Amino acid sequence: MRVLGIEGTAWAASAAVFETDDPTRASDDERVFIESDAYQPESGGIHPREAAEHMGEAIPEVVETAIEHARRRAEADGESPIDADEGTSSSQSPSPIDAVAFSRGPGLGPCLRIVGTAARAVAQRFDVPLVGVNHMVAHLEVGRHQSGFSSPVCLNASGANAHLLGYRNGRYRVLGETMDTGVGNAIDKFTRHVGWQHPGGPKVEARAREGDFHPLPYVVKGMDFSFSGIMSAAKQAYDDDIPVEDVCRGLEETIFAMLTEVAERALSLTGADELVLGGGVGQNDRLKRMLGEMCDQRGADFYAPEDRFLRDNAGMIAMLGAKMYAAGDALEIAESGIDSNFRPDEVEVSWRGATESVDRAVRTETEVQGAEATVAIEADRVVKDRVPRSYRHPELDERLRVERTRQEVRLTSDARRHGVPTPLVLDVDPEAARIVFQRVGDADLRESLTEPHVSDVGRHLARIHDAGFVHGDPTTRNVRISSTRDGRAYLIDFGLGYYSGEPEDHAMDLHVLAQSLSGTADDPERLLSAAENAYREESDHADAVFASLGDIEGRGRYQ
Ligand SMILES: C[C@@H](O)[C@H](NC(=O)OP(=O)(O)OC[C@H]1O[C@@H](n2cnc3c(N)ncnc32)[C@H](O)[C@@H]1O)C(=O)O
Ligand SMILES: Nc1ncnc2c1ncn2[C@@H]1O[C@H](COP(=O)(O)OP(=O)(O)OP(=O)(O)O)[C@@H](O)[C@H]1O
Ligand SMILES: [Fe+2]
Repeated sequence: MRVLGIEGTAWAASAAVFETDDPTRASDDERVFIESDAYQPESGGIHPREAAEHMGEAIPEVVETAIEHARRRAEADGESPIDADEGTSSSQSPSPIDAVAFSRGPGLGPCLRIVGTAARAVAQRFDVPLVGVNHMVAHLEVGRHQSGFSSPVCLNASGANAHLLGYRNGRYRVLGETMDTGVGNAIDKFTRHVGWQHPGGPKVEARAREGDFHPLPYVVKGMDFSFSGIMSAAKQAYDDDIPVEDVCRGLEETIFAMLTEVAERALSLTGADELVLGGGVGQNDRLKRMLGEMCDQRGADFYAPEDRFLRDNAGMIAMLGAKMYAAGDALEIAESGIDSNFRPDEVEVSWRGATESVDRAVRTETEVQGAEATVAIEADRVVKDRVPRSYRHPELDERLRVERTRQEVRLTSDARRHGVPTPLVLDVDPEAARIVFQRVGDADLRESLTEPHVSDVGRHLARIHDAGFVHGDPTTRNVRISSTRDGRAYLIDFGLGYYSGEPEDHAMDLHVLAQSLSGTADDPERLLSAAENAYREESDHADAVFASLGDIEGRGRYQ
């Protein structure tokens, strides 16, 4: 099978030809040809109009080059040649390609429309099926394909996006994502401030090598993360004459430690032991090393594709297009409109089995390896050690481990004082980042997902919010369920919690819970509404919180 791919969501006008006997698995015989023409802004960032002008000129050229390649390959394979001039297909002259795949979104509308028009024209010219590919799913599928991993957690670190994804129940679920800009765009904004030419990522990487770590704010909420505070602090540091190399080093160490931490959280939550990387920021060597080291430390496998498959390229579009085409997932021309806000979790995945899942059964053990800590389970107590993470800069690592240990002790006790079941704190050593807790419950919530239990969680969250603080990471692993005592639900792991009376912060807790349910439950919607109803009943300010939750869930759209 030979599939033509076309990419042009923002800066890369690219066309590719992917050839394989079996698109469902990687093989030594498959071949990918990629022809790209990058748009380079003269100053500032990507201008949508200029980008579209570039696409208008470059897309027809790269597409023709790819078709020419496909034609030569068809001839070499002994297929009878097609009419070389107009490509008018007939039963005597088979098409050099079997299908055309194109980036349908997300991306800049004017650019996407040019790609869509080109793809429709080629599909009609050769009378072959048209396949509409989600660009973000293509970023993650290329790594999954090449690694041969069965059901990995996927980290997409690209310009306009930053997502953690895992496949479950026929879709890629968003386990975590940026609360504001994409990771590459955040870096590019800093470099624009400094006056460097777009794209900024490679320049930050080069300068960071010569710098010393400059501390910047670190913001992780459950498996979500935010870059806005870091970027303002980085710009301010530059304006305050901190050497730019040091700010670049601080940026890399902070932003990539956040991405690595949330990736580890996703591995821990799902029980998966495979991670793949996708997206243009994935070309950064420091990010790859951090992720590799984190996976090594916890015995997971890590795969990052070569750079030409990480940055925007049509190869990944053709490769996923081939899987979709083989699954019969093609578009009618009349329904082939572009979608500039196309989210990865909107895609109904046709090319993977319905029962495959990122989620693995987690065995009960005497020692649990969480995302942050190692927890030794004893008869009636547990010992939680926040062991150093070698992937993090030592100064950042020390700061996070000590702060979170102190905060966890404080909030675990506060919650209990407000009538929320939590384990008793038996001993603490903040410098060693060690806490000894009473052992509670018989199973994590994820192994005991029922409406009454998640309703308890909803009620508990409402209570602590009314008391003026948040949990910070209320996932289905951070609730322990007791099989005695009326199936009591205990909240544990308050290390990411903080004091706040803001509805927006309270809504984040509900959002984290929702994301973790969609990553671990078969019927997340039913369970989530049970939790939300219980929250509404218990809370003093539910309306404000749900209004904020609506805003949070509407964000993450491509801008
Ligand atoms: C929707 C689509 O248009 C968009 N694509 C995109 O943003 O291009 P991509 O090739 O995946 O990523 C480009 C980003 O990747 C960053 N980048 C490139 N090389 C880098 C490096 N060595 N270190 C850090 N960032 C790097 C650039 O600064 C830029 O922000 C997306 O996938 O979000
Ligand atoms: N007090 C406790 N009683 C019983 N089991 C516990 C207790 N504390 C922790 N555990 C078990 O250890 C696991 C990891 O604990 P915890 O969530 O505190 O660590 P973590 O490293 O922060 O994990 P993660 O970041 O993945 O949530 C829990 O999911 C639970 O199964
Ligand atoms: Fe991209």
